[in-house]
Amino acid sequence: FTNKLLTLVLVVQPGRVLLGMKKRGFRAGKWNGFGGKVQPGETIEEATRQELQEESGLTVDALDKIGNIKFEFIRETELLDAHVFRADNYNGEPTESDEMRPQWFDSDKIPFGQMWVDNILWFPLMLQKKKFLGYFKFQGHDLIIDHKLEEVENL
Ligand SMILES: CN1CCN(c2cc(NC3CC3)nc(N)n2)CC1
Repeated sequence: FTNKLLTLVLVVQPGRVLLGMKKRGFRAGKWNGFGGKVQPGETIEEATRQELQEESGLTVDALDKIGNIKFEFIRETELLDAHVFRADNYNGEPTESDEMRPQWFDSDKIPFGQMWVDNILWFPLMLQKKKFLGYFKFQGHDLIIDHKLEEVENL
């Protein structure tokens, strides 16, 4: 397997979460946190900050590492290795870009039906500020055929 490093950040305020609607590309039509790939020579945290700024217009002071999720797709040899962060404070105002439309959602009205199906399983941990390790085996983009999810003390 080859490992593809990805970043994902959820900006959280009391009772609400900022999500972005991807406007094009393979993730189009899904709400998700902000993130992207990690370029060579870039740290995971630098990549996360850069993607957040590009996709939402926001910068953040503190990024809390809250999870690591590995995604496997059957019959594919590439493993996605997503490093998940939470930010409880931000600077600026959410701004639509040509890639993403940011929108606040009440924490009890997260649009899971329009998100990657793994989110419904680990969002509760993220909202409770728990740290977690996840593994999801996908068949296509919409069916999880196997998964593991465990809370951990440290990442
Ligand atoms: C830039 N990345 C793209 C992948 N991504 C994913 C993926 C994902 N499921 C995987 C089946 C695809 N689930 C969430 N929540 N995010 C994070 C951001």
